Amino acid sequence: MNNPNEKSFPVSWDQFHRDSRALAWRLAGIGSFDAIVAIARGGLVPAAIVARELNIRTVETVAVKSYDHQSQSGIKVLKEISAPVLDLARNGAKILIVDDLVDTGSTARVVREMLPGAHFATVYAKPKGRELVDTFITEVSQDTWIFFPWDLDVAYAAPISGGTD
Ligand SMILES: O=P(O)(O)OC[C@H]1O[C@H](OP(=O)(O)OP(=O)(O)O)[C@H](O)[C@@H]1O
Ligand SMILES: O=c1[nH]c(=O)c2nc[nH]c2[nH]1
Ligand SMILES: [Mg+2]
Repeated sequence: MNNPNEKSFPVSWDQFHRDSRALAWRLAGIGSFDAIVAIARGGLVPAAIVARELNIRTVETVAVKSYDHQSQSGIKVLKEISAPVLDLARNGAKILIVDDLVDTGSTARVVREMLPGAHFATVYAKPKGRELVDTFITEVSQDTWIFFPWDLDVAYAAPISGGTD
């Protein structure tokens, strides 16, 4: 957990698309994957971009909730991985798990247990969870809160000097 967060790292749609594409490029260099499991909700957007870039058509979801706003609550699995995709994994298919970020690693730990042989990829990583991720693009410090574009709106920003204009 990292509340209060001292730093903020706002990410635009354009930057998120670029970073997700960079993740796809890195994954393309690692090997091929038969299916993606996106960790909903945050993993849905990068999973769609990676699926498009790597031409992966089988996209499954697992829904995990770990945070209420910026406070970590207990992990809740709201939707399990479907039986056909678990069967694919048992039969040796290469599964790619995608999430937007790893923070404390709680979510990653729970999903990894569901798919022990899968490759785990995130766009961003914080130090506490980094070891649980096989591939990521950008690391930010533990006391940084990442603001994703789907949680942001265009708004007035006060000048750095602290003045009003
Ligand atoms: O490494 P952790 O400490 O577990 O934190 C990372 C998880 O937290 C966020 O999900 P959240 O629970 O907020 O749900 P959401 O994806 O539906 O926004 C984020 O999308 C990751 O899945
Ligand atoms: O939008 C988010 N930004 C974060 O930095 C974070 N960490 C866990 N869950 C998170 N959600
Ligand atoms: Mg999430």
